Amino acid sequence: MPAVSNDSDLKDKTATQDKNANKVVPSPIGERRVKIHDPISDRKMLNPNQGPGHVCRRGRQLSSSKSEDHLMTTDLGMKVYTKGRPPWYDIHGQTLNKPYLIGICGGSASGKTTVAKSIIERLGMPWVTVLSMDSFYKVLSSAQHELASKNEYNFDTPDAFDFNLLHETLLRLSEGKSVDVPVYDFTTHKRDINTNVMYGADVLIFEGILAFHLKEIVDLMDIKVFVDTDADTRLARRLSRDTGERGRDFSGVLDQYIRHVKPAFEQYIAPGAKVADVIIPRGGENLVAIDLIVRQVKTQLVARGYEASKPIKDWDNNAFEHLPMPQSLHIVKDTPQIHHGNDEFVFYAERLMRILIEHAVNFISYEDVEVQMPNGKSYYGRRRNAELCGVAVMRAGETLEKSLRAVVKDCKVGKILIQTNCITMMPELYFLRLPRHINKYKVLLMDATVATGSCATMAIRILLDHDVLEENIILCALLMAQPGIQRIAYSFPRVKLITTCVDPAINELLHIIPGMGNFGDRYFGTEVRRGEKAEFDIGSDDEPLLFN
Ligand SMILES: Nc1ncnc2c1ncn2[C@@H]1O[C@H](COP(=O)(O)OP(=O)(O)O)[C@@H](O)[C@H]1O
Ligand SMILES: Nc1ccn([C@@H]2O[C@H](COP(=O)(O)O)[C@@H](O)[C@H]2O)c(=O)n1
Repeated sequence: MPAVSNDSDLKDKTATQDKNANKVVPSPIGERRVKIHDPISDRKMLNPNQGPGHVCRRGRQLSSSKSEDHLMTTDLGMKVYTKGRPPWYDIHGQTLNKPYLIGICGGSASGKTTVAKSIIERLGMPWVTVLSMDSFYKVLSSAQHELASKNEYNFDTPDAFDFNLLHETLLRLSEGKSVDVPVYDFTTHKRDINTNVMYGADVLIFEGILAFHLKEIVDLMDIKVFVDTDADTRLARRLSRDTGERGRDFSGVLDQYIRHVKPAFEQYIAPGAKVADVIIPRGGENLVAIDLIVRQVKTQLVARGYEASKPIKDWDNNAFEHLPMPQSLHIVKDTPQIHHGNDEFVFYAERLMRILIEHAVNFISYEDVEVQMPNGKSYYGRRRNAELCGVAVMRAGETLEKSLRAVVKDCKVGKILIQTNCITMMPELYFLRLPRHINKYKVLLMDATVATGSCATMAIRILLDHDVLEENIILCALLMAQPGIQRIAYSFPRVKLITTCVDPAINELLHIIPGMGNFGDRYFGTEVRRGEKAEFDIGSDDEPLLFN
């Protein structure tokens, strides 16, 4: 995977590092109007569509934004998941179609980003990713840096870009894999220590001044758009933007324009118009042209078999019912310990978790070792020969962490927060923090329960996108429903599923039947019974919020 790493043990892959919560940071695609939902600072929000905790952002680059930026709300009120899509698989474990790639080329400040944003708004699809060429500026040596500070370095020629990394990144995104995109800072001409993780999407927009320079990259594009804005307008916008946002002074911008930007436009960028399928005069204000492009993209997507995200309620939860229970399912041996009837929920849940985790670690490979005892004798034992880490599905899966750490010393544990959208019933990724180099580990994916399997499916998909091998994933849950087991097992046949109990069905509310109620609420004591007044303040003065 293209990567720029940092030193922290756990790498923040998606949404919000606490220190950044609610901070205004350099931004995604949009201008000031784009709103980003900040998931962690608003943990009590159950329905993302009601989304409090929106943070306004400045700046322009979607791909080069800080790592919080994965969800934007457009002016039209649409949510765009800028880092990925739900990982629906068919019965053969096949993923969705490859992303439809829109290439946007044009001079500096011609309005490429503005056009990209406008396309996103009009597409009306939630899973759209934007990758900007700006992220692929080469890292400068100190001598080059010195030149750049005197406007003697040319940022407008092909040599200024790392085309290898760019090509590799686009290939991976086309395959739906995750990528680490460098974060570029125009004020310092440097890459940030952080990278921005992006996933596959239904539509991928790639924009940049030299987007059409490399044939291998152009060949990946499904539609090529050239933004044709006149030179005066480009210069005027650039002056305003670079002095306002990129820390430059007026005379420096003019000097750079005359020495590098203008000649490079004529030599390298303007010929891009010949490669284009569509030329948009006047950029973002040309809504007629943008609408035509959007119509074309939609037609092409339908021709490829794209279906707008289906609400999971319409899904056939029993689609796999006719298939036998999979070989990859392992149920902990049925002993009185497993069936210990008791109303001390937390104590016995934890006891069961310990048994579950003990069972799960048996599936990791071991080797024979000889250990020297203090009495001088040899002891022949066995030692794990694979690195193991945990990934807890927040919040119920976090309850298994204690048992994992008790069984596997110093075990690293990542976190993943997936919430089901109350309206579409689609799982949505909110937060991801994975151990570094997770692809080198066996991963114990932990949740308390598995019902439809949609959340676990998404979590598995994300691990695969981070190059964890399917056979290295062990999904552990105290209770699993049969439809969820079958969905996961037949989509990911090499993932092991370990549980202490299997229930036969899920109901129309997607609850496990008979199930055990909401595990998290029971464990954490947050359950509020119907008709009971909530004791904590959750915002509304008049109406207590009721859960069932
Ligand atoms: N049609 C427009 N009218 C006014 N300002 C615009 C228009 N299109 C773009 N801009 C402004 O010009 C600057 C550059 O636009 P941007 O879309 O970021 O260009 P590019 O991505 O090609 O560099 C931004 O500050 C943007 O807000
Ligand atoms: N350190 C840098 C890197 C690039 N530039 C200029 O940015 C322009 C490309 O970005 P757009 O958003 O305008 O497409 C390009 O023309 C470079 O001159 C820079 O000034 N400093």
